[in-house]
This record gives sequence, C-alpha cells and structure tokens, in this order.
Amino acid sequence: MSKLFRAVIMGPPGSGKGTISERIAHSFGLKHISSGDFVRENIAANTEAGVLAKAYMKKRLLVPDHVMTRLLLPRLEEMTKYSWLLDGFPRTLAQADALNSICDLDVVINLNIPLETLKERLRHRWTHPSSGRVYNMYFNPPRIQGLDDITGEPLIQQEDDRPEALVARLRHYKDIAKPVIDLYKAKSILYTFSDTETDRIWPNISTLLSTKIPIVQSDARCASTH
Ligand SMILES: Nc1ncnc2c1ncn2[C@H]1C[C@H](O)[C@@H](COP(=O)(O)OP(=O)(O)OP(=O)(O)O)O1
Ligand SMILES: Nc1nc2c(ncn2[C@@H]2O[C@H](COP(=O)(O)OP(=O)(O)O)[C@@H](O)[C@H]2O)c(=O)[nH]1
Repeated sequence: MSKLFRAVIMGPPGSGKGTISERIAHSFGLKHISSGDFVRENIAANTEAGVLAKAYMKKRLLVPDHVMTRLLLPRLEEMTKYSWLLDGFPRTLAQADALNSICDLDVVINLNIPLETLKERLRHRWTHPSSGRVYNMYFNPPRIQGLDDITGEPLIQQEDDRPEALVARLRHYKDIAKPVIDLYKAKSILYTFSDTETDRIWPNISTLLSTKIPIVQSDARCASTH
C-alpha cells in the first residue's frame, strides 16, 4: 500500500495553479483543495469564518492568517485518508507554519512564469465570480462567449486582473511568498518550473509526480473538488 501524498502548488496570480491542479487531480487521483474555492463555499454557506472572510474577499484582499487557518486546517484534518494537493494555501509564512504543525509535505510545486506572460494571460482571463471558475479567451474559452459553461451565468473580468494592477499584486505576492519558498527550499521539497506555456510545464510535473506517487492508493482516488 502506498503512503498518502501531500502536495502544495504555489505561484503568482495567473501562473496556472488552478489549471495545473485540475490536471494533477485528474491524472493522479489527488483531492484538489483550492483555498479560494473553499473561502467562496464558506461565504455561500454563511459559516462564521465565511462571514469574517467576506469583507476581505470583496475588496480582493488576503483573508487574515488566523481566519484562513481556522477554515483550512479542520478541513485538512478531515482528509487524513486521502492524498491531496493544496492550491492557494499556504500564502504566508504563518500559514506555512500552521500547516507544518499538522502534516509533512512531500512536494511543493513552484510555478515561475515571466511577468509578460502573466499580464497577457490575465488580460484575457474571464471569471465566473460565484464559483471562481476561470477561462482564457484563447487557451480555454467558454463554450458560449461571455457565459459560464456550467451555470450559463455571465463571466466578468476582475479589476485586479488588469495589467496595471498586476505589477503591484505581483510585488505583494513576491514579498509574502519569499519566506515560504525559502522554507520549502530548506526542507528540499521545492520543485520550481519555469516556462511560458502550461502545456510545456505539465509533462515535467507529470514526470516528477510519477516518481513520487508510484501507486495511487485505490481508496485515496477521488475526483477533484473543482
Ligand atoms: N491562503 C490564503 N490566505 C489569505 N487569503 C486567501 C488565501 N486563499 C484565498 N484567499 C482569499 C484571497 C482572495 O480574496 C480570495 C480568492 O482567492 P483565489 O481564488 O485564490 O483568487 P486570487 O485571485 O487571489 O488568486 P489567483 O489570481 O492566484 O488565482 O480568497
Ligand atoms: N494562453 C495561455 N493561457 C493559460 C495557460 N495556462 C493557463 N492559462 C490561462 O491563464 C489564466 C490563469 O490560469 P489559472 O490556472 O487561473 O492561474 P492561477 O491564478 O495561478 O490559479 C487562466 O485564464 C487560464 O485559463 C497557457 O499555457 N497559455
């Protein structure tokens, strides 16, 4: 029986975390836990932490660490039987320390994508606001232009996906992510992938995971939560 597998995917906005997570979940049978989706589910369900998170989410700000860890850690503790991939958490060193206190990670995938590529992708990113589903007008367009494939509801372009907003967002990401990346580097579990195309990065990630997850445990196999 293979050991359960614990992975994190990190990268700046638009680096392809969501896109690659879906491929990993599909190919390797890991549970995909997207912190953004989980926050949205809690807001929709009006939970205590969801109510706290809502104001930050509306302003497109990071939710404070104590709220985020209160949301995410119990969810992870429920999943002791599954192999999982965390997308969007940890974002800060405090979150990484909290995660470290409940589990040992096997792999951290770090996406390193050039700024010009991020700008171009996000310029064409359309989002379904209530689910967080994203499309790109060229890479993965919706079936009907401007409408979400699942609900048929209108898609929007997020204000902070505009190229002018991206530089500040990226600086902020780099500042808070650097100590997290340094921590995982020191633990020798950080694997960095640099390219402009997800389709060129994906085979390398797939090869890495094939060596790390030789057998996917049958009872750990489950669909992505996306
Ligand atoms: N680990 C976290 N720490 C703090 N806030 C978080 C965390 N994960 C998600 N959030 C909050 C920030 C956002 O307001 C909201 C949505 O997150 P997410 O879906 O990851 O979108 P995003 O637009 O911030 O990321 P990206 O552009 O990288 O896809 O939830
Ligand atoms: N053109 C192009 N767009 C991509 C590629 N990979 C992902 N995207 C799109 O770029 C945007 C950002 O990807 P996403 O997975 O949301 O990144 P995240 O913000 O890191 O989760 C989305 O609109 C994706 O559809 C790629 O290789 N080329």
